[in-house]
Amino acid sequence: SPAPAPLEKVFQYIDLHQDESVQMLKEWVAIESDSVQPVPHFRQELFRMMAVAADMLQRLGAHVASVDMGSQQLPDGQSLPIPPVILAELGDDPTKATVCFYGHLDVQPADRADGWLTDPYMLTEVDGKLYGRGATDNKGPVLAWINAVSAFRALEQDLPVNIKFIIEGMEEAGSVALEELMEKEKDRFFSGVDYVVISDNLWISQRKPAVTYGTRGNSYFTVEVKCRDQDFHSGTFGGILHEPMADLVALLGSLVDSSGRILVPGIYDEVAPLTEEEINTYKAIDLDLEEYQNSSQVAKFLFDTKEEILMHLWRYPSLSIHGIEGAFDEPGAKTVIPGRVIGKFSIRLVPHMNVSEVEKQVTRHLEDVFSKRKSSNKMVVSMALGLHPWIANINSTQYIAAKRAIRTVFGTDPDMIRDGSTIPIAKMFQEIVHKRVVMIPLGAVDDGEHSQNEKINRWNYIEGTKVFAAFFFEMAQLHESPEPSSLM
Ligand SMILES: Cn1cncc1C[C@H](NC(=O)CCN)C(=O)O
Ligand SMILES: [Zn+2]
Ligand SMILES: [Zn+2]
Repeated sequence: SPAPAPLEKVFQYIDLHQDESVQMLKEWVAIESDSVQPVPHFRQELFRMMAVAADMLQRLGAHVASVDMGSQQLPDGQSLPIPPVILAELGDDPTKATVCFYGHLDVQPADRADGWLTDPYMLTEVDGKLYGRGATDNKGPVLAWINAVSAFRALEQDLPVNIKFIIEGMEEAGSVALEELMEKEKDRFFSGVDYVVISDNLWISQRKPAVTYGTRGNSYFTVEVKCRDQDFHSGTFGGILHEPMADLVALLGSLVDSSGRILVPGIYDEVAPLTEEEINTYKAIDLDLEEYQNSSQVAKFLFDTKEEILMHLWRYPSLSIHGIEGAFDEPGAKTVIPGRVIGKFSIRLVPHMNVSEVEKQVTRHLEDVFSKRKSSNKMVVSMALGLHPWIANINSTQYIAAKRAIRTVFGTDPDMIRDGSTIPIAKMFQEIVHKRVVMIPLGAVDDGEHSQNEKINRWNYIEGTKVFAAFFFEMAQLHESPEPSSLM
């Protein structure tokens, strides 16, 4: 069915003003709001980013609070200020549903020398693709939401729902200090919220939209092996030491086998059993495995079927080894024995794995492997991040609204997908604030988030803005007369 007349007007407005939306994205991308590299320059840029966004929301007529988040202690003893979190609200009509949008305005590091074809902080359009760091993760989607709201305001049309915003600047660093804020605000800012929308992941296709109902968690470990604080010469000490690197490589080598199976005892015990019905949901997903493999430039994945690939990304845990601090990693043949090394790895968690149980299992396993080596070095295992997995009930109201909005804009039903990466706030909304979350991604599978040449398609950005506008309408309608099945 076609969109109702007021919505048609909003769509027209969004189309007519799309160049302004692209220009705004350009201004936001130009701010180097990198939260990952803990240096003063990027922190200043982050503060500027949050101020620019707060200002824009204020001009939209929202009540805006910038909440001080204190400072971040770094492992080297330094401390850096954390950018404020924006809490904003627009409209407080008690007869309307209240929808809260979460987004983040910090970005991953980006350096032209890493293989960017354009300046990462200068939004550049090539063939309808808008290249720039943060274009899809997450500045584009945040602006799409704001632009959807401002289209209503510009047309002097009543907003169908009350809107709240929570916008942070530390997501890429693991949402530092966010959990405390959620605890503090759960009966204050969040008390009137009915639904939460997050748009911080991607479709699984280049052209077919998606709605996301689950994300994996992550438990991130460091394992330090130390002999002493200084390095050794392998000519004068080689042969008489328990070398830290040899211990560490053995420890890291004990974690996962060549088929991807995690070797930590008990790790699979709590993984939700697979049901027949669930397998059918993977069959329904549009994924061209060959194309996916080619576009990823991977010779062969660990699994051969679409269903297995999706299950291993979405509903099974995985273990990845990320790096070794203190290792010699330069070109050349330096004959060093590192005196102290720190291995880093993480386990993506799925329902119903438990973060603290995983912490115990991993620690026990590493202690066991280490003790068998009878090394005189010191080993310290610690879990740096413990982020919970999240899964939603796809029959609840906000999913019905999202599907209808997508059908209105794209004329097709979305893929119902999960995501292998982690959006830490989703579980916080569910467990701490007791709110129902829906993830409505806007970007295409090839947007390259976190990678060189990140982009969002102009089409995704503009049609995505319309999806949000349509979502306001659908949410308002369902709030008045909910579907029986959606009253969870
Ligand atoms: C920082 N961090 C450490 N462990 C997990 C994370 C979050 C990060 N989140 C994303 O990438 C969102 C993608 N839309 C990730 O999953 O790696
Ligand atoms: Zn993101
Ligand atoms: Zn990201």
